[in-house]
This record gives sequence, structure tokens and C-alpha cells, in this order.
Amino acid sequence: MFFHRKAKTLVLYYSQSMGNTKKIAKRIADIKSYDIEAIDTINEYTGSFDDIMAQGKEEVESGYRPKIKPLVHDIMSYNRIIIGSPTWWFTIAPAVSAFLDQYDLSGKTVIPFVTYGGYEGHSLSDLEKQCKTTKILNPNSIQFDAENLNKMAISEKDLDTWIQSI
Ligand SMILES: Cc1cc2nc3c(=O)[nH]c(=O)nc-3n(C[C@H](O)[C@H](O)[C@H](O)COP(=O)(O)O)c2cc1C
Repeated sequence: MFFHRKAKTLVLYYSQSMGNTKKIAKRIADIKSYDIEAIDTINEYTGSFDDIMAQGKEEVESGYRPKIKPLVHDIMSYNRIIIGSPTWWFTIAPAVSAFLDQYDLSGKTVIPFVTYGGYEGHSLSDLEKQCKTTKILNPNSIQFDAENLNKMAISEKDLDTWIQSI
């Protein structure tokens, strides 16, 4: 007789400016009935969009890691993690880097995704690298309209095809 450990999946995401990454994460969790939690910073980013763009640039360039709130879910009890980050200055958001510095995803299957508004740079490959796990499945980068930043640039059908595959 064979015993299979049932795959347990947690969707994690960080979403700051438009709620784009949250929207994708929620859609995954809704369609697949996966658990979901936001990665969140202790100190909120404040100011105008341009202020946050400028602060983000400084943080990315200096390798700054904001303090983040501890997760409520016990990551040890999940063997699959879906993790989503917005693109900040061609890489992932510092909050997601902070999370990945603190939490060990080794041995887990990780499905990484990023959202971006025109030029993703190396955000998806940086996310894959920073997850420090060998099992990466179906990574995806999801473009939003560069003019209308909270409008998805791919069709809902294409998004759902990817969601069905994870
Ligand atoms: C600080 C900052 C830097 C950004 N840098 C980029 C970038 O390098 N390339 C890009 O295409 N979009 C960039 N964007 C746009 C976001 O990646 C895009 O709007 C994303 O979907 C926002 O996700 P969110 O609403 O979940 O925070 C940036 C946005 C912010 C706030």
C-alpha cells in the first residue's frame, strides 16, 4: 500500500500600489481553494505614487529590507508555496526579499509569479533565485497595462489557464 502526503498549498503575496498582485493571488486561492496570506511590512509605505517610486528605487539600489509582520500560517505545514511580488525597479519588492531572507522554502515546491507594468526586468528570475529551493514549477509574469496600471494586459482566459496548471 502506498501513502501519499497530500499536497498542501499556501498562496503568499505582497501587494502595495494597485492591489494587482493581491487580485491575482486571490483569484488563484478562490479558484483552487488554497489558503492565502499577505506579506506585509510593519511600517506602511506612505506618500504619493512618485514618492513611493523614489523610496522603492533607493531601497532596491541599497538592498534595504523592510521589517515585515510574522506570518499567521505555519509555513512548515505546507509543501507547496505560491508566491507573488510586484516588480519594483526591475526586481522583486524589498518586502518579498525580506520575507525570503527570513523564511526557509527549501524542499518545497514553489510557484513564483510577478506582476509588472511594462518592463519586468529580472524580477521573475530574481524571485526564483531568492526562493532558494530546487523545485520551481510554472513561473509566470503577468503584465498590467503601462498606461492604465490596474488593468491586466493579458486575457482572463490566459490567466485562468495558468491557474488551472498550478
Ligand atoms: C516602487 C515601484 C517600482 C516599480 N518598478 C517597475 C518596474 O521596474 N517595471 C515595471 O514594469 N513596473 C514597475 N512598477 C509597476 C508595478 O510593478 C505594477 O504596477 C504592479 O502590478 C503593482 O503591483 P501591486 O499593485 O500588487 O503593488 C513599479 C511600481 C512601484 C510602486
